[in-house]
Amino acid sequence: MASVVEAAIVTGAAQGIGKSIATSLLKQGYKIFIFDLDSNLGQATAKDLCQKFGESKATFIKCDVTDKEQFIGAFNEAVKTCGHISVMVNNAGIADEFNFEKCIAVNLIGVIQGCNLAIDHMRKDKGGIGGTIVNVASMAG
Ligand SMILES: NC(=O)c1ccc[n+]([C@@H]2O[C@H](COP(=O)([O-])OP(=O)(O)OC[C@H]3O[C@@H](n4cnc5c(N)ncnc54)[C@H](O)[C@@H]3O)[C@@H](O)[C@H]2O)c1
Ligand SMILES: CC[C@@H](O)/C=C/C=C\C[C@@H](O)/C=C/C=C/C=C\[C@@H](O)CCCC(=O)O
Repeated sequence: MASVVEAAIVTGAAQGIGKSIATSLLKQGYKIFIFDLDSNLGQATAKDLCQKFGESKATFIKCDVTDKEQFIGAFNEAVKTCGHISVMVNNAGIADEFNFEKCIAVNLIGVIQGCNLAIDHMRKDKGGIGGTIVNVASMAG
């Protein structure tokens, strides 16, 4: 029987904690989708991870988690590529004490949107096969 490659989305994985989470998931055999608004860094990170873990193991998809349509489009693109997302990590976050509206948009609404997309996709009562959602939080929300 062919082995099934599990896939995970990690938001804000172009660098920092998100990149570390993506690396950890790759070590466990997951295929990774990096959702980030930084295209240059996101592409460089995907290239770096593919060199370490294998061609097409890491894919960058440009996505601003505060842009609902872009987030839906990116999520659908990942699903179309791999069929099923087993793990959704809502990691993208900012700390900007001078712009609380943006903090709420990224750290709260972006996370809720990521949860909603993953739940709709994973829920067994709607034809999904389950999965895991991880939300990264901080004192900034
Ligand atoms: N660094 C810390 O000490 C610390 C502590 C506690 C919690 N956290 C949380 O960990 C998470 C990651 O933090 P980090 O330190 O790795 O941050 P970071 O700044 O190193 O990386 C964050 C990434 O998120 C991306 N991003 C920002 N806004 C985005 C958006 N709207 N849509 C998509 N991507 C976006 C950035 O481009 C960047 O690549 C955040 O949720 C943060 O709140 C960090
Ligand atoms: C204040 C840091 C955290 O709340 C949110 C960070 C989001 C993105 C900015 C990142 O690039 C920089 C982080 C710098 C962290 C500095 C100090 C941390 O040790 C404080 C962590 C405590 C916490 O937020 O839970």
